[in-house]
Amino acid sequence: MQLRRESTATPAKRVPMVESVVRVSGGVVAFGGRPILHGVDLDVRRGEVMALLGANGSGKSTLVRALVGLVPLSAGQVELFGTPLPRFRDWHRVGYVPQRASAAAGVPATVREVVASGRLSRLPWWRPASRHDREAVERALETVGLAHRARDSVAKLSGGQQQRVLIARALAGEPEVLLLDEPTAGVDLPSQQAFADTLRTLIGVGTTILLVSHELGPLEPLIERAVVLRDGRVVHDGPPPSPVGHHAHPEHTHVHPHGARSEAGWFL
Ligand SMILES: Nc1ncnc2c1ncn2[C@@H]1O[C@H](COP(=O)(O)OP(=O)(O)OP(=O)(O)O)[C@@H](O)[C@H]1O
Repeated sequence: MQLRRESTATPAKRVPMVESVVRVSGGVVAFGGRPILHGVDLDVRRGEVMALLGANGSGKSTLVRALVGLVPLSAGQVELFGTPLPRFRDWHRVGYVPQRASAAAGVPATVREVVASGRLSRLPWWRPASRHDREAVERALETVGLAHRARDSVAKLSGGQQQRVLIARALAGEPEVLLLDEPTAGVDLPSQQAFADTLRTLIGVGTTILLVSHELGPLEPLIERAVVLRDGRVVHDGPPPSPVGHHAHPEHTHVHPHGARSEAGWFL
């Protein structure tokens, strides 16, 4: 009988694979020949909670829009879940909430109807909504604290609540990554707090978050990584820089005519 010999060699050390969820390499965007992003490199990995910060006009929204294919790159490339953007089809894995959008937009829809529309990316036309689809919609409504308003017309809701409807719409698709463009801009402090609770829930279930913001306010404790853009270039990538003086105040307005200055003073 032949005995099987156990290997005494030390097994190779396991290096955890950190999956890239959103990656842009050498990303250049120009509008009408005017460069807005100058060779941006960014890699957001699974489970990361990242804030994209910077002054007005530094290119934050442009970058996020480029990441979801709404703005074409004139050089460089974007990959989502390791697939180059032109070949990416799994849009149900990506939730995007644009900046300053209204959930009402003149459409006489209820809160639940708007949120349910976020499920469409998961529903091929031949399949009717299943129980799981309906549960995902209800869960999304609960996550943003609007289950009790589900039957109301979205037009009746405040700006902050409409923003939450749009977040719920993105959540209804059960995305693995959520890109949020200034979700708390112009939103009062209690709503910012409510949004922070929503974010905490999403982080708890492992959702990767990329959040555009100019001031973190109540979101700050949740952010592990901050990338700061200035004039279309990454000038900081690491722990969130500390806010300075009154700029840290959540009610402080965003417009700074004196422009960006030192790295520490990215709010300026
Ligand atoms: N579609 C467009 N056509 C032409 N210029 C544009 C377009 N979109 C953005 N820009 C310009 O690109 C620059 C960057 O704008 P962007 O909205 O990305 O900045 P931002 O950092 O998100 O600013 P804010 O904090 O004010 O939203 C600005 O100068 C803006 O005017």
